[in-house]
Amino acid sequence: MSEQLLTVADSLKDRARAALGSRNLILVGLMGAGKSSVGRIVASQLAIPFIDSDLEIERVSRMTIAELFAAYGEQEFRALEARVIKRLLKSGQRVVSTGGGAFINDRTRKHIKKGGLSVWLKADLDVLWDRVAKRDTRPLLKTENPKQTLEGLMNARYPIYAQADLTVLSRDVRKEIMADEVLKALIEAQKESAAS
Ligand SMILES: Nc1ncnc2c1ncn2[C@@H]1O[C@H](COP(=O)(O)OP(=O)(O)OP(=O)(O)O)[C@@H](O)[C@H]1O
Ligand SMILES: O=C(O)C1=C[C@@H](O)[C@@H](O)[C@H](O)C1
Ligand SMILES: [Mg+2]
Repeated sequence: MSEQLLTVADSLKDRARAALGSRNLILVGLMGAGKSSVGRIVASQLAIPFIDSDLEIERVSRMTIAELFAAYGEQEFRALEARVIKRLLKSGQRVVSTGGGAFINDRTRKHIKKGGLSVWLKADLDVLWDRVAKRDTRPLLKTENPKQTLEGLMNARYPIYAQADLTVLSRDVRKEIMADEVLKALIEAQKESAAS
């Protein structure tokens, strides 16, 4: 990388870091939007610890998400998810990638709104489907027509994800590019709030 390009990359990280300040950054959006994979890169760029709420739930319960759904049902899973996310948002600055349904739950959404800056990774159906079709670990998609189920979830959930502080379009580009777009969105949002 040329020296000039290195400087541009550094300044993007530094400016995004400054725009975020001491707040948590919380990624929300549907399954396959890239919250976990892009969130991890964003955290490393910002030099802030990363945590994935699905993995944290699996760690504390010593069960997989699929096992939790099967043993206790979705409602219990949501209650546990709300508790875990509330705690994560109070344990020092973090980049938190949430599970796809977290922001849809009223209680969890309140914790997220209060606990930091939320970013919706918004993707269209074909992008999501291409990604989730590769693994069958998602209990909500164990239906006869999972693509149709995913579309139903999009229709029901998109108006709620739209309440996130920022929206970034999750496109079919490399994860590193998506991470840069999240950093750019942080900088833009700060510019807009400074101008208003
Ligand atoms: N920009 C991208 N380009 C290519 N593949 C991607 C991109 N973002 C994510 N993926 C791939 O898509 C799959 C789903 O991504 P990821 O697990 O990050 O989604 P998620 O939003 O965390 O989903 P969930 O809500 O189920 O946890 C993974 O296999 C990941 O490697
Ligand atoms: O969209 C959802 O409701 C979910 C998404 C995953 O991240 C997991 O949290 C779980 O499979 C539920
Ligand atoms: Mg994830």
